[in-house]
Amino acid sequence: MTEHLPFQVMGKPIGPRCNLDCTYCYYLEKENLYPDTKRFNMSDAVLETYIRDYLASQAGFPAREIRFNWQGGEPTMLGLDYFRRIVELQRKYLPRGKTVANTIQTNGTLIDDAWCAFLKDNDFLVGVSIDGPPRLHDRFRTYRNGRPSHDAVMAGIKRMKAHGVEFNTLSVVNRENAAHPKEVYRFLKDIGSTYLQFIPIVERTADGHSLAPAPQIDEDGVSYDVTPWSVLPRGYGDFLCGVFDEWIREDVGRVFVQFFDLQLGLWMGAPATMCWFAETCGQGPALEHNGDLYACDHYVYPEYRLGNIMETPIAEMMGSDAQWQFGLDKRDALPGQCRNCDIRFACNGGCPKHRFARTKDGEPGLNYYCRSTSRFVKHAGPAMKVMADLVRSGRPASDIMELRRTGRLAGPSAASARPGRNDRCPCGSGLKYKHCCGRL
Ligand SMILES: C[S@@+](CC[C@H](N)C(=O)[O-])C[C@H]1O[C@@H](n2cnc3c(N)ncnc32)[C@H](O)[C@@H]1O
Ligand code: SF4
Ligand code: SF4
Ligand code: SF4
Repeated sequence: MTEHLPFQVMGKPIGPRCNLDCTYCYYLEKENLYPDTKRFNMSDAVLETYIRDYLASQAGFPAREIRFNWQGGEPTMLGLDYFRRIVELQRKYLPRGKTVANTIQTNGTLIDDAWCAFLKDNDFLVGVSIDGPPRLHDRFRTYRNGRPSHDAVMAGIKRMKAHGVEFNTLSVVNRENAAHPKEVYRFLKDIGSTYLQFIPIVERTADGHSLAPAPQIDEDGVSYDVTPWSVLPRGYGDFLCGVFDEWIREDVGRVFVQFFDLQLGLWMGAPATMCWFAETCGQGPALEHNGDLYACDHYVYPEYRLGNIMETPIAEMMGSDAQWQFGLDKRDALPGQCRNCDIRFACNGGCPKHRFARTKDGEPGLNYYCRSTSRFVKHAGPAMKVMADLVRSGRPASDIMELRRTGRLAGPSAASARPGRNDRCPCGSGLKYKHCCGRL
C-alpha cells in the first residue's frame, strides 16, 4: 500500500436524493450514475465500514480531531435515528487520544426541534444553504412543484438559534444574487450568520446542460458557453469586492468570510485552507451511498471512481497512484500564464474543474474565474497586506478598521483608484506604490 496524506471525506449517505429541486444543483443528476437504484440510503454495513476505516486511516496523523462531513443530496432526509447510529459507530471505533467532529450541510427545511436538540447535544456544526433574501434565494432554490423554500429555511434557522446550535451559511453566487453583494451580505449578517461561505456557480453547456440557448456575454463583451444561472467572471469579481468593502468597514474579526480568511492566510504565507487555492489537491474525496469513492466531490464521474470501500480499504485508494496523480495535476497542468502570474500565491490556478478558459496566448487550461480572482486581489490586496503585517506584529487584523477610520490608511476604493507608480503606496507600508502593491 502506498502512503496517503490526511484527508477529509465528503460523505453522501443519501446519494443525490433531495426534497428540493434547485435549478442549479450539480448533484441531483448523479442519480444517472446508479440507474437501477431506488433507495439511496447508505446501508448499515457500508456506514460501519466507512466510519471504522476512515477513523483508522486518520489515527496516525498528528491532528487530534477527526472530522466527518455529511452532505448529499439532503442528509436530513435520512432521519434522526440514522444520525444517532452514526454517532454510536463513531464512539465504537474512535481511536485512543482522538476526538471526532461532525459537520452537516443542509438546505435547512427539515430542521425541527428534535433535530436541533440532537445537533446541539452532539456538537454538530451545521452549514445551511441560503442565497440571500427571499427574492434572490427563491429564484433557484425551490421544491419540485416550484414552491419557494426560503420560509422553511428561515424557520429552521430560527429554531437552531433558539437551541443554540452552531451554524454557518453557504451561499451560491449565481447570476442573480451576484449583482447584489451588499444586500446579500447584510441579509446574512442580519439572520445571525457569523461565518459566511460563498461558492460561485459555473456550469458549462458542454457538460450536458441544454438550457442555455445562446452564449452568455460578459459585461466586457467576452462570450462564454455557460448556463444562464452561472455567474460571469466579471460579476463574481465585483461581488467579492462589494462584500469585501462592507466587511472591511466594520466587521473584521466579528464576521468570518471564508474567502477573505483564506486570502489573508495566503498573504501571510500560510498554506491554503481551501483546496481551490492550494498548490495541489486530492485530499477531499467523495463517498457515495453504496461505498463508491471518487477523487473529489467535483469529479463524481465514472472515470474518477477510485473503487469501493467494501472491496478496498479507503486508505489504500487514497494512497493510489491515480489519486496522487489527480492531486498533482492541479499544479502540473498549470498554463504558462499562471506559472508566470504575480498573484499565483493567492490563486494557484483555482480549481481544475473551472479551468476551461484560454490564456491571452490561446493556451487552454486557464481558470474561468481568473479575472474574478485577479480583480479581487488587486482590489483587496493593499488591505490584505496591511492586515497580514498587523498580525505578524502581534496585533489583531481588526485594527485595520481603526487605521481606516482615523485616515491613516486609504480604503479599498481609494486603493483601487491606482496611485501613480512613484506615489507612496496606499496600503500604509511606506514604500513607493511601484515597489509594493503596484507590483500586482
Ligand atoms: C449539493 S448541496 C447538498 C447539501 C444540501 N442539500 C444543501 O443544499 O446544502 C451542497 C451545496 O452545493 C451547492 N450547489 C449546488 N449546486 C451547485 C453548483 N452547480 N455549483 C456550486 N454549488 C452548488 C448548494 O447550494 C449547497 O450549498
Ligand atoms: S437542496 Fe441541496 S441537494 Fe437539494 S437540490 Fe438544492 S442544492 Fe441540490
Ligand atoms: S489569477 Fe489567473 S493567471 Fe493568475 S494564477 Fe490565477 S488563474 Fe492563473
Ligand atoms: S478538483 Fe477542485 S474541488 Fe476537487 S480537490 Fe481539487 S481543487 Fe478541490
